[in-house]
Amino acid sequence: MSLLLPTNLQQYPSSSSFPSSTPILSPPPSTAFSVIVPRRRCLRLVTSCVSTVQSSVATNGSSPAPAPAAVVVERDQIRLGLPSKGRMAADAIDLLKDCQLFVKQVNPRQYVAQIPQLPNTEVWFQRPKDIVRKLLSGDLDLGIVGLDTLSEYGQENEDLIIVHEALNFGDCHLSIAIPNYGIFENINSLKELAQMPQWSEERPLRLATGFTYLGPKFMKENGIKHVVFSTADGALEAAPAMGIADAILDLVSSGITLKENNLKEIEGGVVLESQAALVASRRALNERKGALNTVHEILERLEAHLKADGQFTVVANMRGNSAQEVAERVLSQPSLSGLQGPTISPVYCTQNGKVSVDYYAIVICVPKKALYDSVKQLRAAGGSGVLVSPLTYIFDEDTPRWGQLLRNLGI
Ligand SMILES: Nc1ncnc2c1ncn2[C@@H]1O[C@H](COP(=O)(O)OP(=O)(O)OP(=O)(O)O)[C@@H](O)[C@H]1O
Ligand SMILES: O=P(O)(O)OC[C@H]1O[C@H](OP(=O)(O)OP(=O)(O)O)[C@H](O)[C@@H]1O
Ligand SMILES: [Mg+2]
Repeated sequence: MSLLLPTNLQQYPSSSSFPSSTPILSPPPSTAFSVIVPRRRCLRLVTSCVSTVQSSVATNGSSPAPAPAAVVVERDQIRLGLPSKGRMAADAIDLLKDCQLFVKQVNPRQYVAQIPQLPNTEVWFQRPKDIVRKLLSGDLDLGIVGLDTLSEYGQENEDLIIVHEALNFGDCHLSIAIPNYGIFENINSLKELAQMPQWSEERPLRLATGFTYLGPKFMKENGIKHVVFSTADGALEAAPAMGIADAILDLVSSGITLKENNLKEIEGGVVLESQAALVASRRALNERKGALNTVHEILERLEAHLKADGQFTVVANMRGNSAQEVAERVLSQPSLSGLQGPTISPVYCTQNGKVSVDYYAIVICVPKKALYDSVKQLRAAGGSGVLVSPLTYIFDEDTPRWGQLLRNLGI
């Protein structure tokens, strides 16, 4: 029994929608479809897909081959793709560790690993762009990648669902940069760049980028016609000084590489803000047994950890006549309401053999960046002996992103 499902419903810009001088460097997305097959039939199906790709390369000459059809193999394990190397690799494993999900990798050259806490899940280490490709082809079910990689290689494919868009690492933005000297000295915005008299059909703006899908798309959306793109695998910041390009479109985080190469960002030139995200294949969540439960568990752990990560627990003692009176004093200060309000409990002391309550202990959660303000306000309200400790998890009743995911899946 096999099931055919259309997965690529998106309309993509065709190369004809760009100026004739603009080479479109990214492969136009192909129409993918998925098939559920028993494992024993899988090899035959994959072989037939491969031969389709080869014949298409042969007939189309240099144009990119369509992606092979997605094969949803009946397998018991849910597959999570993690970056195999580069700046996201260690952070992804560390984040999972902070969520008490311990990735057991026997050695760094082994590309499969287990998470004992999720016995039905396998980890596969892949390059970030391949994680996106494999989510689309059905070879991975979940993955952690940067939003930039997701946008560039996922190309808005509706099968890709962002489960958590802010994993708090891999922060950067994709931005246009131009030289801060010569004809660009007084150019400070995308508009000014577009209006420079230097660019024409015969002599377009030359933009070097590794983002060969997002680059042309952004320029088109901003009405910039006279532009051509070139690409390289790295060190793009050298291109203007080498005379290869007029401007670049690349990732920026600290901005040091731009500065060291006499380049500057321009107003309106940010294509996207990026950080690491948890992504899933819609098909996998809908069809693969256990996938939705696994994603729920990972999401709960992530949300509990990430929410707690920005907060401290603050405990202080306060003299007072009653819990109500202390609560009123505390709540009169703007930064002391905690997550749902302060927890206030009596502190019992013995005086002359009698048990009495002169102090109340107050416990609140405080955003890290508001810590010092909160301590000052606590003191102003009569607090003493202020103890501050990190918070590890905040488990809410349910995670808001879980509700969003279910709505997105139509469940
Ligand atoms: N300053 C930065 N430069 C590039 N990527 C960054 C930066 N800061 C965070 N990132 C994130 O890290 C990801 C890239 O990691 P890395 O450069 O290690 O791998 P890669 O570029 O995909 O690999 P490769 O270029 O070797 O194929 C980006 O997609 C982005 O999400
Ligand atoms: O704003 P910054 O903190 O300086 O980071 C930005 C630089 O980092 C990345 O390059 P990477 O280190 O991956 O080298 P590469 O360009 O050779 O791939 C990116 O492509 C920029 O060149
Ligand atoms: Mg890189």
